[in-house]
Amino acid sequence: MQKVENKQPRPAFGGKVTRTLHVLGNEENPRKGLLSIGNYMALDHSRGAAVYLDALKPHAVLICGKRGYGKSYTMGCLLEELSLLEPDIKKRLASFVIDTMGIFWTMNYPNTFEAPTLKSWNLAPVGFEAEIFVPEGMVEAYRKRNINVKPFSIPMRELSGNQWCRIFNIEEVSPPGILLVRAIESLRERGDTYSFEEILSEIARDTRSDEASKGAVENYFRAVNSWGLFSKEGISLTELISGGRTTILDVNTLENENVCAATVSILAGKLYEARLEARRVYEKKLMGEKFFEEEFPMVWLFIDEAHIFVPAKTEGLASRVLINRCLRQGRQPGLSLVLATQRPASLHPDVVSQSDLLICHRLTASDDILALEASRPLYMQESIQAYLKKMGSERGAALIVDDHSESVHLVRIRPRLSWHGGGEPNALEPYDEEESSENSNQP
Ligand SMILES: Nc1ncnc2c1ncn2[C@@H]1O[C@H](COP(=O)(O)OP(=O)(O)OP(=O)(O)O)[C@@H](O)[C@H]1O
Repeated sequence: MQKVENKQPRPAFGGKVTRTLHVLGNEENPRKGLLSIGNYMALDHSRGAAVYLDALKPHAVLICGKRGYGKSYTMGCLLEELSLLEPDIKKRLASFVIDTMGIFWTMNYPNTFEAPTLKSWNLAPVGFEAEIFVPEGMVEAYRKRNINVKPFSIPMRELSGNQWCRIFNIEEVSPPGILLVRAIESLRERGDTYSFEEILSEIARDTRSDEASKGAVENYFRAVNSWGLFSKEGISLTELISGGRTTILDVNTLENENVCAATVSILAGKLYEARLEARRVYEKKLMGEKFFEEEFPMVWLFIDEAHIFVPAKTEGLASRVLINRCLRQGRQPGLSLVLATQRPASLHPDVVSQSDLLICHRLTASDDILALEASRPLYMQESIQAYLKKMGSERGAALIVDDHSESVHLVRIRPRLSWHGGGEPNALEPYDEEESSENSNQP
């Protein structure tokens, strides 16, 4: 961890002001591109110096913790901090959230709910500009709830016959599977985009399948159409992501986990390709070549409920791209990945071992602690369990393991500036009509 003299005054959030700047994730950070995540937590739980994460370099971050102890809250803090970066750095970065719980749209609103807590940290509520995308078929439902959203869709041709089979949970070698693969591959071979209706006609035209298989596959595709996620053309990556923007793709209405995983796989694959190309352009620019098109930004991809996408025991539809591309090779093209899970034991072990920053909130299940323990780096002097015991049961407290500086830190994550949408509802919470009408611009 970098410890240099702190000449610039940095916020200490009401904690200790020290002469050193504590930056996790980059030994050589030149005091730029810093994410203010909170304060050190002393053993007596008093507030220590401010702690920062580096945002100049790409990172693989794993956030874990049992239900309700701050995973999505911490993700929200990181998103806020990326939005607050210096303009010259911010314009080269983009944040992209795959929101499986539908909780990040509230980022647009200030956190007036926790204003007193924020005040005790010398902070004030702030709403951020985040663009929310939802599957095309759900736009109206969101707009009726006064949530401003944009339509998102994936071109039908992005999915192979094999991927469709996995989404529908049918064997590729079963009669409907054989028909489906044949129809999709023949459409894809023609090289053009195709619509839902064109898939149905291709199935009807098939001369080698029986009527029962045709009926079954047709039914599967009619169900797909009702999700409103796929279309002929789809949305381009540059419509979703550009430098300086925060984009939230709310997929919580998709009940089928395989379709969520297929979406993640397609998007993460495209991000990786786009960043590889951007990296080539960057190298050529360094060599003196001139390029006039806008550079595709370095992306921070956030995914909650990561065990759905990179499960421990099976290979999910998104496993390969997330592990092989984003985690193992993402650093070179400049792709950061932030994964969160309540169940480290259900997560592919490579996620733990390949993450360069582990942010661990309270965990109590022994198999989860053991899963982290199995990849515990040698430089950790005590067991994960011992550190977690010191950390206690405070919400928002976290053990951070930084692989760059090979060090371990107990940190209290700062409160959210924007409204947190993931808190537990409280049956006892009073509903004050007067206050509610005063705050009518809040979610
Ligand atoms: N850093 C923090 N500062 C203050 N309060 C916090 C902090 N982190 C979490 N909390 C409190 O804990 C609650 C639960 O946090 P959060 O919604 O992030 O849980 P979670 O771990 O994502 O849970 P789940 O697994 O159910 O999604 C928040 O609503 C907030 O009240």
